[in-house]
Amino acid sequence: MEGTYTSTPPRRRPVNAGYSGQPIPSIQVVQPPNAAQASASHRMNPIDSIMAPQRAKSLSRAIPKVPPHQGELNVKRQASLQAPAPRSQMGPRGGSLRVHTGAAAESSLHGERRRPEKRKIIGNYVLGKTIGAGSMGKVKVAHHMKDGEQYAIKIVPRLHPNAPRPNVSPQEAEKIAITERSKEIRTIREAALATLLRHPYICEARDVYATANHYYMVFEFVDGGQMLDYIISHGKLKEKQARKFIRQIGSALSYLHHNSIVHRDLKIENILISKTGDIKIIDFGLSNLYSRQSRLKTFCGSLYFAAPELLNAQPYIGPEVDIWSFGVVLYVLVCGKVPFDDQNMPALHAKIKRGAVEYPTWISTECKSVLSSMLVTDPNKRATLDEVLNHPWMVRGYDGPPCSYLPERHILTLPLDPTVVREMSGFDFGPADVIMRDLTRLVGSDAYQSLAKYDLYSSATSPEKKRSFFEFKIRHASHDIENPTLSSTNTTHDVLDAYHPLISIYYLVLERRQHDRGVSWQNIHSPKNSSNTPSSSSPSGTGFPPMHSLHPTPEAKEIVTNSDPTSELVRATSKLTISNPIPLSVGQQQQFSRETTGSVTPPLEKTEKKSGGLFRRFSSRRKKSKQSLISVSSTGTDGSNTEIPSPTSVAAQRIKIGSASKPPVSALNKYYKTAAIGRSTSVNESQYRQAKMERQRNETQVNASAPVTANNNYLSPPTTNTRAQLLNSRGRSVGHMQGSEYAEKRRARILNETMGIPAGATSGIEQTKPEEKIEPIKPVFLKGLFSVSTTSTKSTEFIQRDLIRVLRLLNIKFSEIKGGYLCIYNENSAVSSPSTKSGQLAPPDVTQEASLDFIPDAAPVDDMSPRGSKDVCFEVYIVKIPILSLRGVSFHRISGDSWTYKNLASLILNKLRL
Ligand SMILES: Nc1ncnc2c1ncn2[C@@H]1O[C@H](COP(=O)(O)OP(=O)(O)OP(=O)(O)O)[C@@H](O)[C@H]1O
Repeated sequence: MEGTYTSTPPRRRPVNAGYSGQPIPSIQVVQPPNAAQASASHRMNPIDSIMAPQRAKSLSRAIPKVPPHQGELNVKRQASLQAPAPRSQMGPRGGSLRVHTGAAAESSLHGERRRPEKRKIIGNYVLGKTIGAGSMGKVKVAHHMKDGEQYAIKIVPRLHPNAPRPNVSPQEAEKIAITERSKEIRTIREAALATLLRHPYICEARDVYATANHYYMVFEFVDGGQMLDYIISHGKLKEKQARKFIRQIGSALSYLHHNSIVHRDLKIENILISKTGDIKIIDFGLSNLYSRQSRLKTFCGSLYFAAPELLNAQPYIGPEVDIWSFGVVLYVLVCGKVPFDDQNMPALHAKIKRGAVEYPTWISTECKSVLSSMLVTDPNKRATLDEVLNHPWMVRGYDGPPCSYLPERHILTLPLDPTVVREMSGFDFGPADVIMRDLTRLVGSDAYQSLAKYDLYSSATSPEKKRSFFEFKIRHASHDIENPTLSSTNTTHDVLDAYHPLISIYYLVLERRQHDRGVSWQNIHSPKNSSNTPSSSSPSGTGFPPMHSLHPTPEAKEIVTNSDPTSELVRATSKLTISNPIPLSVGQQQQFSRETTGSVTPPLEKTEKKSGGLFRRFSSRRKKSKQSLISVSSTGTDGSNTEIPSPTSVAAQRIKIGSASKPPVSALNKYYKTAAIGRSTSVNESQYRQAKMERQRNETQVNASAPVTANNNYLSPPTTNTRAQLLNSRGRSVGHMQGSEYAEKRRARILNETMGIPAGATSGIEQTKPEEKIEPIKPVFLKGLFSVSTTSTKSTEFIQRDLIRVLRLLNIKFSEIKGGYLCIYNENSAVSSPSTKSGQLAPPDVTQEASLDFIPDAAPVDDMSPRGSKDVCFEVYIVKIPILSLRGVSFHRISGDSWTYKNLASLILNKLRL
């Protein structure tokens, strides 16, 4: 295949056979345009500083000299390559395990020879538009050239910590090198983790490419939108709906924590929703391995979701900070706002540290109870994950706590498998021989062996009891800071669960290898009291995904003892293996369906591809009166109420989508625009000083103009009088919810002031010139319920004209894209967006940060916003609702401050005349 060069001939795999019969997943090396570049790339390879020198050597040797510029592929010429092949002719979707290094694909993305007719290729993927951007880099949509499947590729610039820096002092150069090294380690760890984790609610990586200047992480594409967009559009969720999401998040956290992994950046922005309405956790860029023998000291994450001990600069074990963030996420879902908020950043810090939470009256007692067990400032008194997952609120309507989808594991015995050990790269454990030595010592230790004996003797004890024991021990563990040494083995908990990071990663690699080899899925851990099924259904014991048995079957044993010479390459980067989706049995599909939909659905529904699948799924399974639709979206406690009811009529549907619940609106303070709600970014001291000055300026402005209400306002859709009238005109009374007309006007004024809209513009509806020619847009079909903010029976052209009018009114620069507009708003200069040569808008470049850590207290975190660009880049689509002759608009944030984005989306909605 043009554009990709392999060191080994491509191997075909039988359909659905996984990697059966292959000693190790094939490793492709995307070769550089020339050898000089290759060697340069490897000289500067930061992994070299982490990996053993001989690995780097072997990697360099593996890259032969190839003609320049062959990494580029003219997609027009190769159109046939992109055409999806019939499934029957394709290999399994999972693809091979590849470590792609070199600069061939790099040159196509970043080379000087950019031509508009060329699409960018990286490995087997044709890169498309940017769908997201964060502090680490950009995320682009991509299509696999063989099967046409969509993926999301995260592109992270590669740093060169060891590069000479002649223009700075040696001390400064050393500081930069340390920072860059730590960022590189994080990126590599993220890639390594993403390729190892297999969980239905964690976004899975398929490939990782490393070139001279970038890492490319290929993820499954999650196409149902961001949870943030959903909350923006719909406000708070009914508790039952929130429970479904929360159980899924809890399930993923349980899986992570039992694998010695802490996410550390759990926030609403890092939760995506699939087309089937299930969540997928993304962004393991701040994740780390934890051990109870040591304490983590990196203070990272998003301020709104950060645990108080982080702000107090207290070292922590790990899981407890995720539980706090988990509590904040739950609060946001059921309340539509963050629990701790303040226009003044030190005051916000103080609020988080104090932990005083106000619970709205609509929260059920049980929900309040679980929240108040999570949002406890003392990490020792905070509920453990096990306690949270077993809380009555969590299990209401289900047979038990959510399943962690942990495979059944068996105690490790010596000798260990060297091929597995060789693949344990990317975690800063050291070279393979060191890992082997440490792991052997650990497994052979008296502590492990005696616990293993205990484990064997108590094998009759349910795994849940063991896990509870483990949770108990974590909770009551000493909080002394110890140096993590292998000799200080853990003697207090289950050897199978998070006993030690080395052991956890060994298990994960082993499971991945077995999975990739098509070892049959068996012995799924499905604890008796652990359930993902609503109680109405009969538990069938196993659930999705089918997880590998770690009980080594003869064939698995044979595989793992086969040493693969190419695994040298695996060690040289963080790449591990990629899994293939295993077809579900009918029973498994039903089981999974029960978990995700709350009802038993036909087995095929899960795999059926359909536009508006989620919409239809929700709409077809419930019948609600118009009356109940209205009350459901406006109140929302718990119980058996349906939160996303089915439309019994067009009008009902309009109410449901267009006027979703509107939690109280509070002041929108310009100050917050610099305080991103959830970006996991950091400050250094100079940034802190800059932020402080900015804050003082903003505070002066705010005090002079905008009245501030006491309410939190993180995600509450703001409301104007116009919007209230609109909703009323749709047969729904919202006045009692939204407050008086005066309050509405005041909110609108504050909103406009916040966004810098001239006073006169609030009510003056600028007429779109009907004679103005516009290029008609073809609306796209709604892909899910989540992004639709409002709907209308008006024509597409009317909506389009109105949208253009509003975008102009708000000084938002826009450019037409398929089905809508790419928009860029600059909060400082109204609009100063970057543009390409063709004059089309392009998403802003992401400015890289100096450090991901924030410095608590010494330099208070009062700017966690993305550094650099103040642009907010987003898309707004005109969508068609399947079946119903309704149209609507939906939003998708690409980059920039979430808070500003949220305000913009709300403002656009307010001003549209739908
Ligand atoms: N698998 C995916 N499918 C669809 N969209 C995705 C996927 N992964 C990421 N995105 C989009 O890209 C955005 C940025 O991704 P991500 O959070 O991983 O980047 P980041 O640089 O780590 O961001 P942050 O600054 O929050 O740390 C997400 O908010 C999401 O909109």
